[in-house]
Amino acid sequence: MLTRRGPSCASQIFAQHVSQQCSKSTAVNAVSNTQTSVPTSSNDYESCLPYSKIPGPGGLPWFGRWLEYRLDYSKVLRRDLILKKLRANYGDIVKETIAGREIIHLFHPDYIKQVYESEGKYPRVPPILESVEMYRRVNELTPGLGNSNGDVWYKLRAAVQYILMRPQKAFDFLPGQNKVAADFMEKLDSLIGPNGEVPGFNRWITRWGLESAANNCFDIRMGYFENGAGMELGDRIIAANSDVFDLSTKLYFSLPFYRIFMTPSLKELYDREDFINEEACRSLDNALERYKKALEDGTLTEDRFLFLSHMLQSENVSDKDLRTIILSILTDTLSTTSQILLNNLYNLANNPKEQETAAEEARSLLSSSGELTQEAFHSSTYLRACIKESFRLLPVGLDILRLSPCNLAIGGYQVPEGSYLCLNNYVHSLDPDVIPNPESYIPERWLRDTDGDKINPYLLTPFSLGTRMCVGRRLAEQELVMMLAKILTRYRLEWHYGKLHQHFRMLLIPDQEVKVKFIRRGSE
Ligand code: HEM
Repeated sequence: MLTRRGPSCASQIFAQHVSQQCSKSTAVNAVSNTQTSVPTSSNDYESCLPYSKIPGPGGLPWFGRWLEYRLDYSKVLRRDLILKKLRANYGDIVKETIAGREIIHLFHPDYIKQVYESEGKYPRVPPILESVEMYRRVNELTPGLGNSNGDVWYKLRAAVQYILMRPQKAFDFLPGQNKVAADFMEKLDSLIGPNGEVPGFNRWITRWGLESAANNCFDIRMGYFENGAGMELGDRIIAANSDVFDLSTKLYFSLPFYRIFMTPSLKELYDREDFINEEACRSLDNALERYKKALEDGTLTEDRFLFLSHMLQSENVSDKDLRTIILSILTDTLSTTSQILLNNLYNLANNPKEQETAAEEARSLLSSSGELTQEAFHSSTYLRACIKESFRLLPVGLDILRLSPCNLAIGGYQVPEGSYLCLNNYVHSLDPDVIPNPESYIPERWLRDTDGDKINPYLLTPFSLGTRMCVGRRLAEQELVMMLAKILTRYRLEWHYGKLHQHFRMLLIPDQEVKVKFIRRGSE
């Protein structure tokens, strides 16, 4: 058993960031900071139209649109199109019922702002993957950050926040991230075929994501992108994680029998979770052994076991919490950072002029040994604008989930406390009334002194905002800038396969192989 040192000050630091409490009922009462008009709503909850009057597509009571999705699964896969239609047909606040789940879609940035501003110290969320939350409950694991609320969430969040979200702490991960990225770049060279493409490129990028996440968690190289046992195991983890998202989506749009008994889909999902969980625990136990040995030998230096060492010293983090958070870090990266890197490469390959501007900046960022430093990250203005623009066109999620923190008067309707809210800014961020040339890739719009300053800050929030904002944000941003800088410095990219779309699996993934063509710079 490892000894835990005295209390950390993580919770005090985190507490400084939490905002005001939810007043009993709040409303949008001023149209501020927005480019489109919002229907004015009353300040008085009681005088608003009742919840039952929120417009929406209707359908049979309780079943709502369940049958429609059941008969045509392509509507689930292209949920982005469904959301666009909902907003076009019903406006900025829409109720959609799917098998007993009443979803309130909020499309307008001002409505989204209103929710953020009223959520107080403990923003409440429904689990993003309900079936995964069920798995953890049944197996007496702790729910993890994304599935917990109230005090339980707050205590764990404070500990994780300290090590992953304080800029100085997050930058401590840079050397490890640089090493994994450099090794991947060497691998990439050998993967490029005679036509300049990399067969199975999506999978290679996911292997890199898993390797980097494991290195962040366990301070060890797992060999997930080296041929052999490491890659075989990594591929099984990647496949199992992908199945979890597919099955969770299927369950979300099905009749909720899975809440009562073990359906075949739920059983399959639990099997995949068992496997991922066992592998994560095995790696964690191994890392704990190495950590303990280094501690005993006196060879534990400050730059080793960054995440583990902090979590072991944190107050209020149980062994079970640690296991769940490790699991989350490993798998969250696969479904987010890796997919977003693919989208960025597609957008850059498809936009040669912007790619050259980004490549020029990239060349100035890397050190003589090809590393991204903290200072260089701060200077990566154009690359970060590219990433932002790519998030607008090809996001990783369509919405951010909340349970209404209190009775809210939104758009003239009553939204009672506890309502299931989808904060959905994706549709607005492609609306020509809000963003000029919405279909075009224009990173410049996010630069200071251009349109960037005028765009509503609630329009594009890929990592969310406030105290519940993505806790992996800094690690993800560092990895994205680093990989893009390394790739653009070495290669010019081309794209020859038409428009890339995405499939919805609770999160979004490219609907095809991202067959970017790599042309080595200097060889043309
Ligand atoms: C491009 C990459 C990523 C994007 C766009 C992204 C986006 C998000 C979003 C939108 C949320 C919901 C926040 C909310 O409810 O307000 C979230 C939560 C979360 N993310 Fe990420 N994420 C990314 C990468 C990562 C990575 C790499 C990790 C792990 C290190 C991670 C770990 C988490 C966790 C643990 C939560 C739950 C936080 C909480 O409820 O307190 N994410 N992420």
